[in-house]
Amino acid sequence: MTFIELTVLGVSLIAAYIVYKLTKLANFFDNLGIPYVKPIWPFGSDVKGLLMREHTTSTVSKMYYELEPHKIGGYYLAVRPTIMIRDPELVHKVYATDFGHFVDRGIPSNPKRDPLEGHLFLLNGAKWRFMRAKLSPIFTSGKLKFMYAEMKKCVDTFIAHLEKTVPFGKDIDMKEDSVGFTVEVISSCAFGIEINSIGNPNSEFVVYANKVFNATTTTILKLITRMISPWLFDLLRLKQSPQEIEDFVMKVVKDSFHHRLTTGYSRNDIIQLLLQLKEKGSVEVEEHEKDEDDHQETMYQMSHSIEKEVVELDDGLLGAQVFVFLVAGFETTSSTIYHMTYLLSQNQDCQDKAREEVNRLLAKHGDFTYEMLRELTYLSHCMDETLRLFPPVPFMFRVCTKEYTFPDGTTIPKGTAINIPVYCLHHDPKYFPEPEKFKPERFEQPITRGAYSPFGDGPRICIGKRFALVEIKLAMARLLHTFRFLPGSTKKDKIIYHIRNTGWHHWRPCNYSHSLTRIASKKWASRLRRTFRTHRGPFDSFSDPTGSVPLCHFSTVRPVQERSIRTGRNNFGPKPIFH
Ligand code: HEM
Repeated sequence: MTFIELTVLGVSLIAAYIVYKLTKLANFFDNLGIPYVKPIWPFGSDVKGLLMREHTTSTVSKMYYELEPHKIGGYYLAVRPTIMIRDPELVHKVYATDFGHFVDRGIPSNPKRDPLEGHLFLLNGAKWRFMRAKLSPIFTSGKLKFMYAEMKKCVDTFIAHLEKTVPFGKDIDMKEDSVGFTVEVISSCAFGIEINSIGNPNSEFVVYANKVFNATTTTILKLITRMISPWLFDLLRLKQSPQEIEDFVMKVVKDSFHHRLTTGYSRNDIIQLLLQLKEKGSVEVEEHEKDEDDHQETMYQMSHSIEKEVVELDDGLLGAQVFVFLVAGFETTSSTIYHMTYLLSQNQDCQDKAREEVNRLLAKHGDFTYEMLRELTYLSHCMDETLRLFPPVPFMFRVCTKEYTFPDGTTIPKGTAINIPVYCLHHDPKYFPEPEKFKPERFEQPITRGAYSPFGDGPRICIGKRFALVEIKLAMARLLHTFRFLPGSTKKDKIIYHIRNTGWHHWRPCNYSHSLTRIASKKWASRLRRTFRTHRGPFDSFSDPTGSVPLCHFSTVRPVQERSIRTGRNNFGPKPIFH
């Protein structure tokens, strides 16, 4: 055979292989008998979302309604067939009952090349089990009580900052201030260091933390390459995390370890627990610290049953865990505080009721104690309702790790991607009548299992759930006690969701021109503005298929000092409120 003939044969074989693969992919759902949303090759069914022409949550929500009334339906995420689970009962199976078939999230990661990707959220299989079992004791309610003292100090500073910087009646950006607060909490509880991020958006930690979520053109291009072709991404030896973020996180972790080891300094924080893990191979849990709820008990058992160390607990791996606590911990909690103040400003009767509860229990306990927080039932419902309307993680991914047969007999092969459309289920009138209304009372009744999961569920449920709930509740109780939230005074003050925010939250409200100037020079801002249009969150008419529910109106939140409460700090009885 001549060289030319060999080349032609080689090219033909590769072309035939590609055609075979594409045909197989194109017929994926037809072969399984699953209804699906038609794709545009190779961009998939959610082409607008992939190309950042629309908020991803909007695209997923549209597909959710397109697939009505099927319990499961398909779509293509770029070229990857993905199954959307639309039925709460099936969602619960995927999360919990049949977890053994859906252990991983299926998000590509390569900790060898990118050490920051070796964290819990991205780890798979045995490595995830090992790490989760080792880390679970970090957030027992016993350990949380110790961290509570640190949280309280941060809330004191937060309130003092607002009192000082918010002139009476002036609109403020609650998102920015909440970020400063939650970054301070997590760095204080994780690293044991005060970083003075409250009221200081230029603090080093805040700047780096924000960089993780504010995607640049390069990071978006890398993400798209990785989604369409993970092998090409690896072949090109690309890295998702910017080097400067990796250097920053690793330096902070190494310095913290070094400081503790050389000075013998000890503190009840996450770094100390990770050091314990590194030195002794496990985190000590006192009998009284164990919790009955969630899946913690299973995790304790798992942590004892795991004898073989499947991963080496080196600084890189531990640094990655600190990184995920920082990243997963600050954005989710700050956006919940922000959205909650927004919703309470729109629903003054709920705000009054929540404040009345806070003041009543404060009078009973004399201080904002850990025990007091547990009794704040109505405030908890307000928090649940906020997380229903604005889940920081609007959809969850899983991958089928073992062939699985649904109750209707449909069998999906190993490797199939799964999407749990949390946001859509939270807004589906079948499970939450009048879904766009803020009604905390709905949580007084049992909720359909599987229809509500802002923290996920099953063994992979958010590990920081308890930490987050305590932090948000404490902050909100203190804020309600001191301030009244009112809608922003100008119509221009709308929450704008930035299409370019990547990561798993997709929910970051930010001032568009602000973030544009951060990612590009002013000269380029208007050009970019034309290219990447702003989007006002996924609140289109699709979230209410009947079209009868009024759409949300956005405005920023204006906390106004309640002078009467301010003048009598130790007099906790209900007080008249002056606007
Ligand atoms: C309002 C606050 C928060 C929300 C709504 C939230 C939500 C979530 C969700 C939905 C998941 C995925 C669960 C699943 O796939 O089933 C998750 C995972 C995770 N979260 Fe959170 N989270 C919050 C706060 C936190 C905090 C404060 C931390 C750490 C201090 C944290 C650390 C993590 C980690 C490490 C994972 C991965 C767990 C694993 O795969 O084993 N989160 N979170």
